[in-house]
Amino acid sequence: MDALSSSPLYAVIVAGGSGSRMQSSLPKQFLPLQGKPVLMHTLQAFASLPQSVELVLVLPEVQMAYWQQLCRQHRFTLPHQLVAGGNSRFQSVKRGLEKVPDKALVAIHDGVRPLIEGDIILRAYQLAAEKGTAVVAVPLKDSIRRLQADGSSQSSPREEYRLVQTPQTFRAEAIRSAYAREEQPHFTDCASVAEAAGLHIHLTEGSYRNLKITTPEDLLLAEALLQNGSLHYRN
Ligand SMILES: Nc1ccn([C@@H]2O[C@H](COP(=O)(O)OP(=O)(O)OP(=O)(O)O)[C@@H](O)[C@H]2O)c(=O)n1
Ligand SMILES: C[C@](O)(CO)[C@H](O)COP(=O)(O)O
Repeated sequence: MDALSSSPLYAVIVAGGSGSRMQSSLPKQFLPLQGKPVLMHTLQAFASLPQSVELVLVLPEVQMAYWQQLCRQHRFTLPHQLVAGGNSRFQSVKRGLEKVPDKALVAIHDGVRPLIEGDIILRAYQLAAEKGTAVVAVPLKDSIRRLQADGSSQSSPREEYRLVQTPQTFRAEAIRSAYAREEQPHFTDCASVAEAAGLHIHLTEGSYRNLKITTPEDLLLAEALLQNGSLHYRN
């Protein structure tokens, strides 16, 4: 991991959303998973690496005080900088990146992917140090079909596609300038923003455990996976 020692490592954990698809009274990043908020698992994954990572946590502005109360309640003392998010993931990432120095490698990660594994994070930093970009992705398990304008559908070769996860890791200067070029938050991930700025996106192997808690069944699955820490499949 020599390439990593020359750049400070940062992680921007985006958790500024409202979790509408979860349909819970509390945004999903604060919901309990094995007795502690989802977000604490996510931050802990980055803090547990052998390398030191500076953590930037993007939260909804209205929930800053609530988060600080949760930290006291759970005696959660990992150092992290807090940033108020925007009204889209794009805006939240952009705000988080303002706290990252130019020379850093920055991993941008969804706060609601609490099962990310340390070796995947490290591989992504390593690849980004070498190539400038590293996006975690997995092969598709189901067949896929492309929707047609006439309402029918056509099969597509699934081996040509990957499901994109986070972290998505970049040289900070490059990803910040990619975000600065864009006004319209129509991008669903950072790789698309980087690509629009001309960067080539390099993929690195993710894991099926690294699920994004989006709808209620995802939380049940995360609970089950945490109970069985050894259950995972890698290609
Ligand atoms: N304005 C926003 C919207 C999303 N996110 C974060 O981006 C990640 C992925 O977004 P998603 O799963 O879509 O979260 P929500 O926007 O909260 O969920 P939903 O789309 O169901 O409302 C989450 O960690 C979420 O908190 C963010 O930081 N700021
Ligand atoms: C960034 C992401 O998690 C990669 O899969 C995804 O694009 C986020 O999408 P969402 O609709 O904001 O959850």
